[in-house]
Order: sequence, then structure tokens, then C-alpha cells
Amino acid sequence: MKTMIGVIGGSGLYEIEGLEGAKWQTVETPWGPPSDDVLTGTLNGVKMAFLPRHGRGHVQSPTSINYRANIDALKRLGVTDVFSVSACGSFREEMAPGDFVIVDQFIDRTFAREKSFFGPGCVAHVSVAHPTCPRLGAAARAAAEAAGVTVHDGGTYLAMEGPQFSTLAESKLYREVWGCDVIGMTNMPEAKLAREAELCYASVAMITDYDSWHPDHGEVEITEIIATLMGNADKARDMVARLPALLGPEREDCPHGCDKALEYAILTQPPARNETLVAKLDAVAGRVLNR
Ligand SMILES: CSC[C@H]1O[C@H](OP(=O)(O)O)[C@H](O)[C@@H]1O
Ligand SMILES: Nc1ncnc2[nH]cnc12
Repeated sequence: MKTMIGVIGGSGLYEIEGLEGAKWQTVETPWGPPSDDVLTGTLNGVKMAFLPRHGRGHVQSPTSINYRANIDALKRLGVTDVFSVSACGSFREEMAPGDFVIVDQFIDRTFAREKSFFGPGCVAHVSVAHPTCPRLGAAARAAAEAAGVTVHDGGTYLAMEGPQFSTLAESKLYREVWGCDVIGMTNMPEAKLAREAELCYASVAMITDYDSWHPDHGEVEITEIIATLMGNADKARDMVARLPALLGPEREDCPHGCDKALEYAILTQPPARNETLVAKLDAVAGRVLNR
């Protein structure tokens, strides 16, 4: 099977460079419009698709992002492997602004978002015990290190609803009691939806600030975040450019089973399925619904 790398660019990363045959493609999905058109092309012989999570010009808030449409659009285009790149606050002294963290766990505190492609008439339960793909995480780490970034391997991402940053009490709770490492507003339900869509998913947290817990840094200042974001985005583009050589143009089945997540997940029996919902699931779950 051919590899197609999908990159979801977070705050500060609204385009990538160097794609051969680059074109912005409009993708229609049954879940509504994605955040923006998708930039497609080829890099080192590997197909690529880039989607700015908030849209070019930063139009969508963490709550208004149509996460289902974004994941569906990437799947519909043929993406096999998704790298999420996000601006995050840090709960760890050693995870400093400018560093990248390869996230491998999440605590989902979001509450105002559509969290599943499935529902009445087609019920499915996938495992998200290990919500990221170790194979992609290793590639992201190698690519970021080659780009000269300080990388931390593994970390728990607290996904908050936003758009306001956390209170001091929340920041301390997430850090001291829940043991989280980074905080952001967008990786949930994105990671859960990627799993439902049988896409391998890795999350790279680009640290911009120390949230509000750090005694020497005070509260989160958006001006500081933006300054750090610009440097981080350059490093992220360098990292992304190195991914095709690491993954290669041909792909085996995922050794961790991300691409078979729906194998036994759908509980609704064929005669009881809702035809309208099943039709909407053509890209996401066609592999198992049409067999
Ligand atoms: C730039 S400050 C907060 C904003 O940045 C992060 O976005 P993303 O995860 O897409 O990089 C964070 O989640 C908030 O949406
Ligand atoms: N401190 C923070 N909290 C939530 N999202 C963020 N994105 C960047 N910094 C953040």
C-alpha cells in the first residue's frame, strides 16, 4: 500500500513548503466543511496532504473546528499516517519553550465537541488505551532531532475546551495531581477520531509557554506565545520535510493495529443499521461496512 502522510498544522503552522505538484484541494465531507482546503503534493516521492487546523488566517477556534470533517477529509484523500503538530503549554521545567514533546497519552477535558463518527444506527467502540502510533512517534522524534530540536519522548497532553487559558488552580491540578506534561485545546477529539478512521496518528507538541503554574513565568501571555510560535513553526516545517524519507513511499500494515481499529468495533448488526449514517461513514469505515 502507498504511504500518504497527512499533517495537521496547529497554531502558527498554516502551510508547508517544497511539495512537488502542490495544489490546495477542496474536499467535501458528509460531516460538513473541513477547516480549510487541503494542500496536496509529493515530497521525496511520498504523497503528502497538509491541513491547517484553524484554517489559513486562523479562523476556527478550538471549539468550532470541525474535527470530524478534518479527519474524514484526510482519510477520503487517501492519507494513511497523520502527524498532528500543536502549540502547547508545558507543565515540566525541563520541557522548555522551543522544545518538542512526542505525546503518547491524553486526558480529555473537552466537552463541547462532536467526539465520534458513530452513533444511533451504527454504534462502534474502539480502543484508545494507546491513542498514538509508536511507529509514527518514533519517526517524528527522529525527524525533529535531525532538525536540531530538543525532543522529549513521551508525555501526557491535557486537552482543555478553551478558548481561555487555564486558571492557576487548574494548572496546578493538571500538573501536580494528574501528572500531565503538556496542555493544549485541540488534540481531542482529533486523536480519537483518527483512531475511529483507522488512521495512524502521532502528536507533536511544540512548547510555547509554561502555562500559569510556573512561579518565575507568571500567567500565559499570548504575545510571548506568538513569538515562540514563529520559531517553532520553522522547526516544524523542517521536521515535516524529513518525514517522507523516514516513512518511505510503500507501507506495510501498522504493527500496532491502528489501521484495523474497526475490525470488531461495530456492534450494530447489519439489518439494524441506519442507512443514512452508514452512507456518511463511507470513507471512515468503508473497509468494514462494505465487506
Ligand atoms: C496559540 S495559543 C492557543 C491555541 O494554540 C493551540 O492550537 P493548536 O493545538 O492548534 O496548535 C491551542 O490548542 C489553542 O488552540
Ligand atoms: N498554556 C496553554 N494552554 C492551552 N493551550 C495552549 N497552547 C499553547 N499554550 C497553551
